[in-house]
Amino acid sequence: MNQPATFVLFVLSLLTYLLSLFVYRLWLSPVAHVPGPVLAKTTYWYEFYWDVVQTGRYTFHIEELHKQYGPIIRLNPHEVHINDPDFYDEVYVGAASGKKRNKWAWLVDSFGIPDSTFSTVDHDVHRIRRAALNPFFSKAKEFKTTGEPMLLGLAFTAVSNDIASSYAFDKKDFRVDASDFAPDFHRASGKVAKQSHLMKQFPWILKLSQKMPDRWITSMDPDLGAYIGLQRDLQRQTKEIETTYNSRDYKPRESTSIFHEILASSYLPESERRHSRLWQDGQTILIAGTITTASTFSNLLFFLLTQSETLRHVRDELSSAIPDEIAPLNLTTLENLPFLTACLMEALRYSNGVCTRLQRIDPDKPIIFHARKDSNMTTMLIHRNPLIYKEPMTFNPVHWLTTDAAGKPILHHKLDRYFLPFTKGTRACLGINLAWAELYLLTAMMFRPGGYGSKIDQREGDKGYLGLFETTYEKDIEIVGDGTTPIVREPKVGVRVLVKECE
Ligand code: HEM
Repeated sequence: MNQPATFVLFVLSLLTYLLSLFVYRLWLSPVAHVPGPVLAKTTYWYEFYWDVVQTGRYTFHIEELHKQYGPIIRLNPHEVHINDPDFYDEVYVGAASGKKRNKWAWLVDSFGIPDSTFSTVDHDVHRIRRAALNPFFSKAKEFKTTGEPMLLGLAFTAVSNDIASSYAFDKKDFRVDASDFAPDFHRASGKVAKQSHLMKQFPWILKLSQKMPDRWITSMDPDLGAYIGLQRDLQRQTKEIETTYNSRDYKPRESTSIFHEILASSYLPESERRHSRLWQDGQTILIAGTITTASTFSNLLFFLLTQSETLRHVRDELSSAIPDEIAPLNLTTLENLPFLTACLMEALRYSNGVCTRLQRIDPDKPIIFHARKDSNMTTMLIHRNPLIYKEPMTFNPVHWLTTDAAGKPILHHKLDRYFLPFTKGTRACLGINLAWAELYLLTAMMFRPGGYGSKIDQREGDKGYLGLFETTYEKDIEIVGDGTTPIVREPKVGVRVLVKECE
């Protein structure tokens, strides 16, 4: 056959394929009956436009699509999204239900850690990997008044990162000790957020970059370079642990980190203890455990410093429960403070640490996605639902409170089933207890007697007071995009405060 004829045949075959795909996706696919825009039903470019070109705006657009098409809609050729808060428990089932839930490789492959517990697609493999990590997460700086703004957004990232990395890697060079809070992790994770949707659409970019030298990637794309740099650093740290563990001088229990324990564990099969998998779990723990907690705390601090009545209430409660300025903080005491707990719940609801749609697939069905069976939901849309939360865009701890017969605030628990920052089921957050503990302890350390107040709330014995510095709701708090974690307009340094002497 001559060349022009071959070309015509190729074009005709391609057109026939595309037309068949269009017809299949629009009319014949198992989810064909689920309403949605034709472009979303037939191509992934619709999602690409809203997620990548519009930098994570699909989540917000999905809200609009639900208004137009109803509670169950098609997001792309395969994915169904449900906007029915009462259906949440059906999708995000726990182990006791006996039902299985796989994740979708389309999303989880976008982080370049396919063998981590977080990115594990298969339900059964996930159970094995998760069981090895579970035991480590079961319940079980002084600020100087220098006149310089304190980069609290970076400080929170530093604290949560230090906690996660000492837990995971027994790391002892702490970011909080650095004068600038060693901001590279904060920046790299901000970049991960911005790029996650692009990597979802084109996972080969990440796979190819992982094989390239650092300076090549950084010169082509500094953001991607920062992410790959982070991955290489984690690979190095994991390798160090493995080398120490395998050395002749290693004394068990000398270093205790999740990975030392995992290497010693007879529970995980040898294949699951390989280096190429372990560092990927290290990344999950570090990223999942850092930016989520830090952004929750930034939100909390912003609202406490802009709502003087709320801060006064928190400080009153803390000073009644722990009047002694130097008494060690007791987590159980803090957990029993209703107003403080309501503030933390509100910060978790408002900050939406993971704000993207989280797919769950029932592997026992032949169809990948099938409306009302294997689907996904977006917690942020539930957390902002005005039918559940009165004035959802207002930070208001009263969402969670009522009063007892004596007029004291108590938690009412009526909205607990719609409180989903850590999602639910077998794939729910592994670090829930750690995150809660960090939030309670950090808040109490900051605002307890002998701590810090605000300009309006200065008390005897305070070390000083905090005032926001060049920090605004629009710039530092408002979620303007979904990059799996929230995207804010100015993520570079986050919330800043001035620490001042009491007046
Ligand atoms: C406010 C803080 C936090 C929030 C809002 C949060 C939220 C979440 C959510 C929603 C998921 C599920 C993601 C999915 O379905 O794909 C998740 C998973 C996970 N989180 Fe958290 N998280 C927080 C803190 C932490 C901390 C402190 C750690 C540990 C240091 C941690 C470790 C993990 C891990 C390892 C997973 C994957 C679990 C699995 O796939 O089995 N998280 N987190």
